[in-house]
Parts: sequence; structure tokens; C-alpha cells
Amino acid sequence: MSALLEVSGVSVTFDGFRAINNLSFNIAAQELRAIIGPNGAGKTTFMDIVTGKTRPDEGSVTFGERSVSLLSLSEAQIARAGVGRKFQRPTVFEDQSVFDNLMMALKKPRGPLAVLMFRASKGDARKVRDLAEEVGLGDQLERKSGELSHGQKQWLEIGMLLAQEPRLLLVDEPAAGMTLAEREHTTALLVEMAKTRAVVVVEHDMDFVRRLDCKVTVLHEGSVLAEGTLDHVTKNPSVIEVYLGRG
Ligand SMILES: Nc1ncnc2c1ncn2[C@@H]1O[C@H](COP(=O)(O)OP(=O)(O)OP(=O)(O)O)[C@@H](O)[C@H]1O
Repeated sequence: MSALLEVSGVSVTFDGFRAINNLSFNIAAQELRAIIGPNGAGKTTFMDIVTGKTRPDEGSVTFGERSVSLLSLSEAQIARAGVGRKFQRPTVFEDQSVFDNLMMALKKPRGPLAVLMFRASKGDARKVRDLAEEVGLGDQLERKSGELSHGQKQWLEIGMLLAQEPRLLLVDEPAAGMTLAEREHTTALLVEMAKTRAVVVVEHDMDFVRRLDCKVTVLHEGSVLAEGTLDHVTKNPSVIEVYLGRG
């Protein structure tokens, strides 16, 4: 199985401190992966590198069948190439309805003329409804987004990212601040999304990672310390020492 994203031998140093150290990471086109690791392990920096926010000093990052180097693309070009990122805090337009938020997020030709000429078609409205169904907001379309629960806002933002049709989605701590029922819905959503795209979930919550039931990559001091099932990595003595042992 060939990889969709291939990170190879990547290092980045901030003021003499090696935050990412010879890191290699692959993910397949339809795969769910959890990344765990203690504070400062390099999880955020890893996502910053893949999305073009931070440029590594060494190594390669390639994407897609043609192995396009993401290192030569701008952040906007990387997003257009199919890499989406969900930050921890939802950033939906609170005054707008769920429907309007999703409509604004639909993948459209960009540029001033395209925006001026934009008219919502019936096809777009159907796409918006499908997206809302997909993330579990099918019955909330007319609601003002500001009135949604924290979990619903997160799902709306995931829907807005899906509207861009990413092939790889990076999701930062999706379960933080959610109720148990919201977590369960989020688990199901991530599992479902990864059937048609690659999804990387950075997460601290072990119970949540267990429910994702996917391959886990453990980062430590900017490198991969262990990789495999959660049971496999949590039995690894180095993982126990650097991460779980600190409890
Ligand atoms: N712009 C920067 N300048 C200097 N040091 C940085 C910068 N960004 C990150 N670091 C350092 O690099 C290391 C890795 O940070 P990073 O935020 O990637 O870790 P993390 O695994 O996401 O941690 P957390 O779980 O706390 O979010 C940390 O020691 C951090 O202080």
C-alpha cells in the first residue's frame, strides 16, 4: 500500500533546540492514525511542517500519487493540494446559520470574479445538506452557529473542512471539552471520515484513542518512539517510561 503522505528524515531546530529530530512518518490514503506523546514531543510542530507553517531544516515531505514535495509549496497551496487542518478551538461564524457556514466553505473557484459571480445552486444546497448529515447536524441547518453546543461547533467545523474535500485531515485534540455522548459521536465521525481519506488525530486522551481503534504513533523528543496498536505501544517499556509513567 503506497503512502499518501510521506515524511522522511525531517528535522527542525528552533534557536538551537531540536524540536523535530530525524522524524519519519507515513500514512495511507484511507487510514486513521492517532499521534500521542508528552507535552513538547513535537506533535504541533509536526502538523506545522505538514501544513507549511514551519519549514524543516532537513528531510522531505511528499504528498499524493506523484509525490509532490510540500516543502516547495505555500500554506495556501498545500491546503489546495488537499491537506486540511482542524485546530482545537472551533472557528465557525457564530452569527451565521449552520447552512450558511457550510455553504461558505464549499470548494469553489477562488478569485474576485468567482466570488462576485457566486450564486448558490441547487447542487450546492444539496451538498451542504449532505455535509450536515455526515457530521450529524442534518437537523440543525437553520440554527445560528453561536447557539450550538461545543461539540456541535466542532462537528460543524469538521463539516466545513470536509467541504474543501481534503485528502488528508489533521485534527488537533477533537475530544477536548466534549461530553461523553459528544465524544462517542466524534469517534464514529472520525472513523467514518477515514474510510475515504487519511485522518491524523493528535490526542492526549487515552480512552479516546482506544476507542478510535487505529494504529498509534508515539512521538517523543521530536522522533517516533513507537508505532503500532495502542496495546502494542503501551506495553513498550520506553513508552511507559517517558509518557505513561508520568501519569
Ligand atoms: N516557534 C518556536 N520557537 C521555539 N521553540 C519552539 C517553537 N515551537 C515549538 N517549540 C518547542 O519545540 C518543542 C515541541 O513543541 P510542540 O508544540 O510541537 O510539542 P507538542 O507535542 O505539540 O506539545 P503539547 O502536547 O504541549 O502541545 C517544545 O519544546 C516547544 O517549546
